[in-house]
Amino acid sequence: SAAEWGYTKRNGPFTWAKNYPTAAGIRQSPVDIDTALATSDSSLESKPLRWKYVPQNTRTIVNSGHGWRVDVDSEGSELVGGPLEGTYKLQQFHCHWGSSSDKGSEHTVDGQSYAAELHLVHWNSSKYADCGEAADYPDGLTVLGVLLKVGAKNPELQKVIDLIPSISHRGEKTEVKEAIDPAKMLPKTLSYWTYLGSLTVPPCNESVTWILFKEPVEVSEEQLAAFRSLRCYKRGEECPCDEVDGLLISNYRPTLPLGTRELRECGS
Ligand SMILES: COc1ccc(C[C@H]2SC(=S)NC2=O)c(OC)c1
Ligand SMILES: [Zn+2]
Repeated sequence: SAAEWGYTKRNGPFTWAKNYPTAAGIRQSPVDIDTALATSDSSLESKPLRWKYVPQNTRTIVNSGHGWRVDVDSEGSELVGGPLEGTYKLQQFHCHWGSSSDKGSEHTVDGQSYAAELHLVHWNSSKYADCGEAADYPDGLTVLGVLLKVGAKNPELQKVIDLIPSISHRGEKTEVKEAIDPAKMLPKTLSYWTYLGSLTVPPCNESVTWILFKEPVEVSEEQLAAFRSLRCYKRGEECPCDEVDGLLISNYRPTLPLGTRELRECGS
């Protein structure tokens, strides 16, 4: 498409609603988590969140032009419990970051941004045939969100970083040879906030049950710098975006109003 969506002034989040009307909906993500508004819910406490991943099923890593994404063979994975009805399977995981580590997460907590945010995207395999179909239904998807803050090098994410040089340009992909265990990228304590929202990139489908862990996980400045070395254009083509030589230095959507949606929490 002519002016594909992106994160620059010309094609960024404030222009998306032109081509993707759902982006202007009332159930959009990300949001600011106003911790004072969160209500604790005994039904969440009574059904602990449980997941099972198969590290060997992490297949390929691709430069989508909007960031890196690790695609997973859903078979053998499952996510149940908490706010969820039925079983969800892992489809892919990816990250959002900013041009400097004072910003970059998509959700904010009491107005505070983190350096980045990891998304593990799951689809409702109890009701739908695949992720694409599930994305069209209000209970179709669940995303586990993990806030990333600057600190120690993250060994599991380092396996992704090591592959970034081979997917430097848009459309490039490579096999993930060394199994990456998504479970190892989750925080130790499993307290979370949950609310009904959307995909944070176009077409911004309002089909996501969000589960955002409260405890941030550490990542190093060098690892964040590696994310920003990805390019948003194809090798051999010139850069369409007006980013400094087409580097993907920032790919987070600013927060949208929670509106009348309920924000629930589980755990302290
Ligand atoms: C059709 O199903 C999907 C599922 C996930 C994504 C990834 C998005 S959604 C999110 S949260 N963060 C992202 O980057 C899709 O992107 C078009 C589409
Ligand atoms: Zn995302």
